[in-house]
Amino acid sequence: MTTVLNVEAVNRSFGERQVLKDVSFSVGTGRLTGFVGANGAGKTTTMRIVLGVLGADSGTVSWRGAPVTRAARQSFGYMPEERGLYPKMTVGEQIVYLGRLHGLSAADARQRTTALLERLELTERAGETVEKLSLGNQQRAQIAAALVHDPELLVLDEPFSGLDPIAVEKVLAVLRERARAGAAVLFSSHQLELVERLCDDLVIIADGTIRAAGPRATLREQYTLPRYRIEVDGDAGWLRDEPGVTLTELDGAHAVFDLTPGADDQTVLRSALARGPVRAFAPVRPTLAEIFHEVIQ
Ligand SMILES: Nc1ncnc2c1ncn2[C@@H]1O[C@H](COP(=O)(O)OP(=O)(O)OP(=O)(O)O)[C@@H](O)[C@H]1O
Repeated sequence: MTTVLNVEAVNRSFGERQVLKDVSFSVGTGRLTGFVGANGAGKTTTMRIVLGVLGADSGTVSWRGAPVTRAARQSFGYMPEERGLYPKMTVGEQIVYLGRLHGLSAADARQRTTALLERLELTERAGETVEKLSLGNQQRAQIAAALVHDPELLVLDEPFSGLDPIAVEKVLAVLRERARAGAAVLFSSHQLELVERLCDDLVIIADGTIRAAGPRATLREQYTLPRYRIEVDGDAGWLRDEPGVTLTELDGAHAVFDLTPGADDQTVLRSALARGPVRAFAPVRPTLAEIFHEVIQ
C-alpha cells in the first residue's frame, strides 16, 4: 500500500462552532477506508475539504506528497451527500457528460458509461431521467457518475445508505475492483456492521476529533481485552479457582473469562487440557461497534 492522501491537522469552524479539530489521517492505494462517526461528527465537512469544495481554516490536504492541485482534483471521484445528478437528464447522457467534464474523449466516456451501467445493472434504465428512478437506482447512478473517469481517489459520502443488500454487494464489488486496480477509496458510513465487513482501514471520528485510525485488524488487536472464550468437555466451573481468571460467563462446557494483567493464557489452556479435551480456546476480539463505543467515550 502507498499512502496517497494525507489530511493533516485540519481545523474548521462554522461561526463560533468548531466542527473539525486537528483532523489528521491518511488513505492508501488499493484499500477501502471507512470513515465512521455518528451524525454530525464531521465526516461530510472533512470530505468536502478533501475535495476542495470547502476550505479549511488551517491544516493541509496533500495528494501524493504535494498540495492538491486542480489537475489532481480532476482525477478524483466524489459522491456528495446531497447527491448531484440533474433530475431531468437521462442517466446515460448524464454519466457520459460527467465523464467528458473529467476530460474523457466522447468515445471513452460512452464506453465507460456502458460498462459501468452494465456492472451496476442499470443498463435498462440508461434512457430514463434520473427523477423517474427509484431511490436505490438513483444511488447506483450516482456511484456510476463518481466512477466514470476511473478516479485515482474515490470519496463517497454514505454510498450504501438506502441500498438493498443485493445492491450493497454489487456496489461493493465495483469498489473493490477499483481498489484492486490501484485506486484509493474513502467512504463514510454510520452502518458499523457494514463497514466492519467491507473495510481494510478505518478512521473513527467523534465531535470533530479523530479517535482512532488504522488497519481494521490492528485496531481490533489494539482494543482486544484480555478476554478469552473456552469450550471443554464437561463442566468448565473449575475456572473459578484458576489463578488470574475472572469468569464473565459460564454455561456448562462453555465459558468466557478475563485474565488479570501478567497472567498467561497458555497456563489456563494447559490447565484445561490436563482435565480433558479442549474444543475451543481463543481470544475474544471486539466488534467494530464495541471499539466505536469505547473510543467515542
Ligand atoms: N455549512 C454549515 N454551516 C453551519 N454548520 C454546519 C455546516 N455544515 C456542517 N455544519 C455542522 O458541522 C457539524 C458536522 O457536520 P457534518 O455534516 O460534517 O457531519 P457528518 O459526520 O457528515 O454527519 P451526518 O452523518 O449526519 O451526515 C454538524 O454539527 C453540522 O451541523
